[in-house]
Amino acid sequence: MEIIAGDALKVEFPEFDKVVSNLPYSISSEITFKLLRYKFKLGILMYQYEFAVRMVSPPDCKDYSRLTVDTYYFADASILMKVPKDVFQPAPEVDSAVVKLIPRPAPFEVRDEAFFLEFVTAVFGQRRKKLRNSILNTNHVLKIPEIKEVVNQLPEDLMNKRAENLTPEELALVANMIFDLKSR
Ligand SMILES: C[S@+](CC[C@H](N)C(=O)[O-])C[C@H]1O[C@@H](n2cnc3c(N)ncnc32)[C@H](O)[C@@H]1O
Repeated sequence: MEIIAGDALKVEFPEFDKVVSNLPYSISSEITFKLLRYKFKLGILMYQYEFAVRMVSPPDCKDYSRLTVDTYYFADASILMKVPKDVFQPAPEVDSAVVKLIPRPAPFEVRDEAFFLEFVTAVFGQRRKKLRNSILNTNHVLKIPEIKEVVNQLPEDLMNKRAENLTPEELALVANMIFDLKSR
């Protein structure tokens, strides 16, 4: 067995097909998305409870977020069990949850992965705004030329919804349309 000592955010991981960890919660997000860049079959990972809930939330809920969409893009995630703080001695401040992660290709097409992930970050930064406005307001990040004309060509019904009300599939559809329009 190979033992790797070092900062998990900095070291290169060897090939693995399963990962089991009680993660340091302060770096849950960074470490999860680093892991998801590797090809593995199964992850059993413990997170802070609220973080785990955001990973698996359905649309139209307050917990539906950039984290939900990014997780769903890379993997099937489910909460196996809640781990209340009082099962630990001494009790920590927060509840935990054990999450099962099964990486798989996204169940929808994404024209450009980097653009899709940037788009999701941008529009969830303004999750309470209609998509039309969140796209216009975050164009300093997305840098889409002729943004007003681009937005006018996107589906009206989706532009009038908020990011938090769009499924990952609908977000991918809009990101793909923008990517195609800006690549013309
Ligand atoms: C088991 S504890 C987690 C406990 C609980 N989930 C929490 O976050 O408070 C996590 C372990 O990861 C280690 N750790 C923290 N940051 C790390 C990093 N960047 N790379 C590798 N190990 C790390 C800590 O030293 C600790 O032993």
